[in-house]
Amino acid sequence: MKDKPVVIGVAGGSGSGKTSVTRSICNRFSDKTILVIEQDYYYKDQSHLPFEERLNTNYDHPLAFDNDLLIEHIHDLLNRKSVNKPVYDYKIHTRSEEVIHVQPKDVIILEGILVLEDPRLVDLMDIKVFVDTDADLRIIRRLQRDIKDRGRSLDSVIDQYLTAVRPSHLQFIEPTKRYADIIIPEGGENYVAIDIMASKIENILAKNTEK
Ligand SMILES: Nc1ncnc2c1ncn2[C@@H]1O[C@H](COP(=O)(O)OP(=O)(O)O)[C@@H](O)[C@H]1O
Ligand SMILES: Nc1ccn([C@@H]2O[C@H](COP(=O)(O)O)[C@@H](O)[C@H]2O)c(=O)n1
Repeated sequence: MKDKPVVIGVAGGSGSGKTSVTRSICNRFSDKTILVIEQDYYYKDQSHLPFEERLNTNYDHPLAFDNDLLIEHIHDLLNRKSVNKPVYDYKIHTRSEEVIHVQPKDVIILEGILVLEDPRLVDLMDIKVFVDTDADLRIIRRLQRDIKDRGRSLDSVIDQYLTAVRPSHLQFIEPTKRYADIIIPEGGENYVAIDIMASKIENILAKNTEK
């Protein structure tokens, strides 16, 4: 019987570099070792709402996420069962029709702005990481990314930042830093922190193999 997979939570503000850190860690291992679960893919389905109404949702509020489904999937993966991971489409603000069938792996990285906000998720994590990047850098990165990749206008990104992203960051995301075991400044290009994370994962996997 194999050990339970190791669960690593990677939280941090939007544009802090969570995805980049996660990708850099994954690149140090074979494709078979790490499964990434993006909390964003578990935004509540809004297909029943007209597009205009979906624009009013605060996507930085804990209630925007279907954490019940996310927790169910993490439990399944911990029990070495495969799951159908939803796929999220930022351009239409809801889940897409497709799902991705994913197999459990020895390491699960759960990445998202609010993964350290729900104690039920925190309880499932072996290592908790917070990627900490200054707000000015995060908004610049977000502007570039949302206009290029998520089909947004300059005005809409600024308006959403001021009305939802910034206040929710201060209220819900920033306070979760206190739960982190490791705080990574600047994100994606902090290779010292990424090396440390990779070594820690290697140690855990080696210990599990020795048993
Ligand atoms: N250290 C960095 N320096 C410059 N750009 C970065 C850095 N880390 C991430 N980025 C860029 O910023 C954007 C947001 O990074 P990403 O890793 O997707 O953040 P998050 O997942 O936290 O929203 C991406 O376009 C990424 O390429
Ligand atoms: N329909 C949506 C859903 C989410 N967002 C924003 O995505 C951010 C989280 O993703 P990161 O990769 O930046 O961590 C979050 O701040 C939401 O505002 C959105 O704009 N539209």
